[in-house]
Amino acid sequence: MMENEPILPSTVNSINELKDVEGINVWGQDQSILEGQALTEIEIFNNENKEPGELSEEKSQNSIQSISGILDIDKYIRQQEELKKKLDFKTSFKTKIKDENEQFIENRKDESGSEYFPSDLESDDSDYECDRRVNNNIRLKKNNEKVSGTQRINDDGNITFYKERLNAYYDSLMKEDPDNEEIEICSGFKISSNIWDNLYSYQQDGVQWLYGLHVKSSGGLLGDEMGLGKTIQVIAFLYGLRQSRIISKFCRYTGLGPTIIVCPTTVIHQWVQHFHEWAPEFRVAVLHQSGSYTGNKSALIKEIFSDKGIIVTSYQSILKFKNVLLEFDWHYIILDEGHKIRNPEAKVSQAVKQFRTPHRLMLTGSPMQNNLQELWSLFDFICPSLLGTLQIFTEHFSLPIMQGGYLNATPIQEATALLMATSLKNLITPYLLRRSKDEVNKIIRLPQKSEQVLFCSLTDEQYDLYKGFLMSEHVNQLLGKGGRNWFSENHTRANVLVAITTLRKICNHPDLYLELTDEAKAEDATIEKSFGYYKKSGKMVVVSALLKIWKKQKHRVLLFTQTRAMISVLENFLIQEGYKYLKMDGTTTVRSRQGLIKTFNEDETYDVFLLTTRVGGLGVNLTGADRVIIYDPDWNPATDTQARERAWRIGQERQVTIYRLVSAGTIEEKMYQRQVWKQLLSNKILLDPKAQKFFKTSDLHDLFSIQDRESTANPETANIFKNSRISMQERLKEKAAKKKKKERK
Ligand SMILES: Nc1ncnc2c1ncn2[C@@H]1O[C@H](COP(=O)(O)OP(=O)(O)OP(=O)(O)O)[C@@H](O)[C@H]1O
Repeated sequence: MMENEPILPSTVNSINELKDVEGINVWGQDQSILEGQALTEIEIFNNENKEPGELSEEKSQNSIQSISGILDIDKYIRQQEELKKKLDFKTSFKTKIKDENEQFIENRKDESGSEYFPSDLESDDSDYECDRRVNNNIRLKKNNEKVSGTQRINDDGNITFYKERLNAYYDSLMKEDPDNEEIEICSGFKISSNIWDNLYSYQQDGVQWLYGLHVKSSGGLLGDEMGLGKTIQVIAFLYGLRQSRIISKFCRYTGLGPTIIVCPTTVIHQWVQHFHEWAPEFRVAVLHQSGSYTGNKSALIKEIFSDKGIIVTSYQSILKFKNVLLEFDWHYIILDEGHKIRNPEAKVSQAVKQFRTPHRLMLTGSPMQNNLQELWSLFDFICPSLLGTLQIFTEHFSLPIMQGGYLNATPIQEATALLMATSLKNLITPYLLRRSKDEVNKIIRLPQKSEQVLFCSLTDEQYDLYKGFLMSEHVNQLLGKGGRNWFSENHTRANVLVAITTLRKICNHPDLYLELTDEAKAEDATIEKSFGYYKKSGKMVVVSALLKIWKKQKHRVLLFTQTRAMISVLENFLIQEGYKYLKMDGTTTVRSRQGLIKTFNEDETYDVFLLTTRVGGLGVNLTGADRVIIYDPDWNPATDTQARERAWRIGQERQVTIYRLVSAGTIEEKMYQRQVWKQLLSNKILLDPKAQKFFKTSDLHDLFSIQDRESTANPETANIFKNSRISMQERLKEKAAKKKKKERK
């Protein structure tokens, strides 16, 4: 831990300060407390809208997807209907909604049909963004802080480079470490002391577990929490296999045969770097346009295969080179961030399942993200047929588990759910190794982490736009067409998603929604009128105050947002305010990404790293930062969790603070609640089948009262809550009073 580490409360003070200065209300609360709050809100909704028994009947007719996904959207539609009745003014906004819808439908027609499941298009190379007007319109100054020293990492695609690197390594070995020796870990499995002694004890256990799977010729999922060194464990294990020269049961290889590693594009070069550091003898070639090998890729595949080398490639490249790759019998195929194949329908999921390999491994810190079908897809790769066909799995496991999780489940449904969750857990346990940071913290000694959700009020302009959009003809029509079947009708579903995207844009910054006026476009527009001016957005005002304080305190920040449009707005702001920053989004070339990460981690003069959640949030190590802002929530809780874990991982020495920004009372709050719901489902299978019901009954006042903060890490949070105009407790009282009034009538 660094000396004189500034204490957390000062950070939170900045929010109070912000309220005085900027007139924006914001209140924050611990993530864990808010999880309870969000659950209660869902519970209220559930109780208000469903008669006992109604839900389960409905569920038996629906697919898992609709059960897990539809509730809040239905609620949303009903709320808009009510709101529409109450308000009698009509505002017409000149929106290009129709065009946008068509564009949106066009962009999404190849998608998985679910907001949760990744399709082959939803990659880490393209951001979640359908409106690119902003990039053309924004008057963005050039980032004059051009990054120098973003070194490119060479891989071993080029044989001459590999030989030179190997010779240099052997020379250094002789000079630096003559004592390096082979240790026998368990019957026949050997590994050099150089590697073994540098692993943490739980990592050594992990390597032994991987070897156990190898002996049984079975696949497995290494599901350790993010940042605990899954990459390192796999490299150590592969190196051990190579050194042990054991003859494989079901194939002709001795030691380790040719191997494929598939990972998100952003971490391709991180894998190469880790191999070079931990097991330099492997020949590791990148099969991707960012790789060193410039010749014919089929020739490269052939060469690496004969050399028993390792190919590191991306999920897209697997699709691109599938036919050539499938010509060979690989020894191992390893999927990093394997949750990318959670959609069983996606081409990439089907492609990786076609490899004829005796050994398959998967690494992911978020094995289950949204529903049980995803877990099935992952296990269908690592242990085909373990969980039966998808249909059998759905009938025997998913539906009973989901049904038993609702508040109004019957005792029989509850008992069945527990039974099925327990047997599912028992079935998968031998093939799943998952350690949490809490469990191993005694060994790795990570510094403290604090995670807060900051509920920010909208500015008046945002509020009017938001309300106006809800009253617009577009929403009006949507509600007319809406109702229970909206999800099954492609066009209506797309319209609902466009409407939600619009609301999210307004929450992020009103200018993302509004057409640019001529005045704002003009070169000499005043700063207040200019596109993306920070004071027009409640959340940006909060960002501005936080960055000011953190700059003084010498904290360094990862700033994540979902879209490139918002990246542009934030970038403009950083330039105007004179922050030194780096940026990474889907347009950043893959070969420069690792260099940018290295530069940020090593060069403390950079204040902020601006990233899109999907590109910069997966797999990378960004321990140079100790503050994280997640500017807007994703539908999928795992996407935000992945982002948040970039800084709080092995190698971090400072206390880490994470802020998730949520626009209070808006669609973002509903998204956040749904995240919590999904997280509980995941815990139920991965941790404890007896875990509480998804919708927990609790005393509202307990959940929403101000905590005694003295004993907790962040006493200032209570003050923010107390001073806020938006008090959850008040809102609930109001709600209860309204309900009583209605009943009296
Ligand atoms: N035994 C070790 N000694 C030193 N550094 C380590 C060790 N194990 C892991 N690390 C470092 O910890 C960081 C995280 O490791 P790694 O990227 O393998 O984690 P991960 O579990 O794969 O994370 P994610 O799920 O986010 O991809 C890396 O910088 C890695 O070099």
